[in-house]
Amino acid sequence: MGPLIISLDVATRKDLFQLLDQFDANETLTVKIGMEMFYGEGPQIVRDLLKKGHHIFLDLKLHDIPNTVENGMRQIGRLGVTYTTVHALGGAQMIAQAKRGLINGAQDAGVAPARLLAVTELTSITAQGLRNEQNCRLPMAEQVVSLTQLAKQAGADGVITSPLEVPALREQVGSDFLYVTPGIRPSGASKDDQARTATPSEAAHNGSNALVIGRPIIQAADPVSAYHQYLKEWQNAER
Ligand SMILES: O=C(O)c1cc(=O)[nH]c(=O)n1[C@@H]1O[C@H](COP(=O)(O)O)[C@@H](O)[C@H]1O
Repeated sequence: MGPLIISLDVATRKDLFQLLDQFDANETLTVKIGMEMFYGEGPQIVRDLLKKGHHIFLDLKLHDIPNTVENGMRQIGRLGVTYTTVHALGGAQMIAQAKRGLINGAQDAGVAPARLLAVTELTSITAQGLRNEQNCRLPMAEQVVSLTQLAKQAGADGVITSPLEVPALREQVGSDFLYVTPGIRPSGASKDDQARTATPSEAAHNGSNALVIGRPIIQAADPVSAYHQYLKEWQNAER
């Protein structure tokens, strides 16, 4: 069973440590740093969190021409994070070069290479949006399977997708690939801007390898107890 990744979607270093300092200092966490924090604070925040012993998912969702992505990934690879992201829609060549950049960056710095996760269809995209805005003629699950096959063949280590598609992915793409799932909401909670959601136990049951949870933890009255509640549900779910 993989980690429950806390998405630290806050604006400043001060907000981030105000949140993290509520956790027991001995508790090793896997935390996601996204564009809001990275654009505001830069790579130093990643280095500081690594020094504290946390595992980092640096989620910058690169999507550009292959050469630009490879060079960006070389910089990310030097940081020593555990996971990072590209958009699968950037294509096979872009994904392959992203992977090469990560490996070369890790070699430059003498650290382990990050696992490359390709975002399939964002969990905020509805079936209607896929059809009417992206003009995609495939149903959601087939489109996600197709992008996942592309990502796997191009050398990614896994995908980011909704937990709803994981059963089809395990069946059609295989279980030797990471399925990391955001869009997690406790039953009855607000979906916010998410569309394709599931509870932690549904995600576990569907075969997710790791969960990404942001607002239900960081906006809770007691983020530490919310985290432990979801962690317990994730760990104890029937698989
Ligand atoms: O790549 C991601 O992590 C991601 C992909 C996706 O399809 N959907 C998605 O929600 N995410 C991220 O997962 C986190 C979910 O946050 P909450 O909706 O607050 O739990 C956010 O930081 C998103 O950027």
